[in-house]
Amino acid sequence: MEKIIVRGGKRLSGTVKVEGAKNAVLPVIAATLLASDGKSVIRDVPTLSDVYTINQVLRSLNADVEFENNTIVVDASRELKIEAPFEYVRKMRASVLVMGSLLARNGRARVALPGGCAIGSRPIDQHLKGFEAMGATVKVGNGFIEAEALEGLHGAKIYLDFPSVGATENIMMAAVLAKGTTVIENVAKEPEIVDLANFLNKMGANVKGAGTGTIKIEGVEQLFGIEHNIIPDRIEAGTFMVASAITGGNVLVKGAVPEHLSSLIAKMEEMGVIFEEEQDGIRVIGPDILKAVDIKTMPHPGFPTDMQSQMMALLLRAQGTSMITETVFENRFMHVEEFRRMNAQIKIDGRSVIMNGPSNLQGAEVAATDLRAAAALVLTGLVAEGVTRVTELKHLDRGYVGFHDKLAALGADIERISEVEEVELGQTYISDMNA
Ligand SMILES: CC(=O)N[C@H]1[C@@H](OP(=O)(O)OP(=O)(O)OC[C@H]2O[C@@H](n3ccc(=O)[nH]c3=O)[C@H](O)[C@@H]2O)O[C@H](CO)[C@@H](O)[C@@H]1O
Ligand SMILES: C=C(OP(=O)(O)O)C(=O)O
Repeated sequence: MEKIIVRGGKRLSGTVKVEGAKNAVLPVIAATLLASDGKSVIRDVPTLSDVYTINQVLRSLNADVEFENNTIVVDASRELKIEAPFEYVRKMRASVLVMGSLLARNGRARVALPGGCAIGSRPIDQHLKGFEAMGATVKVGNGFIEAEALEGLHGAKIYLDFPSVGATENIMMAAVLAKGTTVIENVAKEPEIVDLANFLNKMGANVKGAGTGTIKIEGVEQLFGIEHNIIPDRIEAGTFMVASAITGGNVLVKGAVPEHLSSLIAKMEEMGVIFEEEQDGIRVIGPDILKAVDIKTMPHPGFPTDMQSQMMALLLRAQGTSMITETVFENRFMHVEEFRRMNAQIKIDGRSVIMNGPSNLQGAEVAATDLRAAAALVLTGLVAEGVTRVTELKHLDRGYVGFHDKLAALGADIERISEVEEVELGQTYISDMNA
């Protein structure tokens, strides 16, 4: 088991470069299954464990996938299998996104039912409702979801009960090869939806309205492999913005797109953080004193739930009473207990968390409960007194490339070690003390 060890107290400075977005690349990789002719070339792909997992899903479906130098090449021109096995789907919920493409290509799909996870139960009823409206028969049993449309899918009018990111993407991918027109209302408006629509349109699809509340898709006969660059990761960018702000630092977050980050920047400005737009990114300057604010997570363009735990870390340092209300996931406060181990003054009241700050944060051994919680605990360690050890790094590796290396390059006192190395370090320390 590996751990990140961070000693608090350093102000960060310098430049950090943002990777391609995890939440954009995963649906785009799923969409490459739609190309029955030619190869898809995807650039700026981050080397994340989720990317390796979805590549395995594609290989298990009979696609050829190569991944080198942040570039993925997919050849899905052979006949595809229909079943995405549990061994991969259990590792990441986003693998359910192959369902729409498989249904569109094969008229059949069998995907293992993704389980619940640390941030909530995460049902996929809206995805399935969309497939059914397009003429598929959907059955759930024996741990699998099976969808069948042997006559092919047809266009439909679909209203989502909630602007689900995954349902919007899955239904878009099913609709691009369906007969006729599909109109999806109350869709998600995230930048990753726009990136997927751009990718599909380059492949030959006809998708209009991505980024607004309604998406209209005219089905086409066939789609082709094309080249595409993935958009920068706004959540990784936001995480480094918080890293700079929490340490009173001065960091240029290279590649960050201001329009993708408006709600976060607005809240951080309210707290007293200074932002300067530069040609190739956003400079973030942390003030000596942070002000308390209230935050409510919402679908885009509202405040992103994927920045909730990192902002909680920042608000623990703010003067006064702050409140965060989580409206997107019903159980995304698992990290609160870990923050308490670090002496955070924080309490949960239903779907809200209330903080009386600033907390006098102290280093402790803490366990990541999900991927953003992992980052948030490391951020807290940057300003805690003494040493913080963060475990369960498998969560971190789903969403951040070289997180500790990037922070170290900005001046943080941080390292990532295996448990064996920690025992050795302890022994060296004891023998040094005895010398
Ligand atoms: C790979 C990826 O892009 N992941 C992101 C995506 O997840 P994901 O696509 O899973 O998130 P959704 O937008 O679908 O989920 C939002 C809410 O809707 C509920 N829901 C969703 C679908 C459904 O059929 N029924 C239903 O009830 C979920 O349980 C959750 O409470 O968007 C989330 C919300 O911005 C982000 O936190 C994740 O990082
Ligand atoms: C919750 C997240 O991702 P996923 O939907 O892949 O679990 C996230 O990126 O914070």
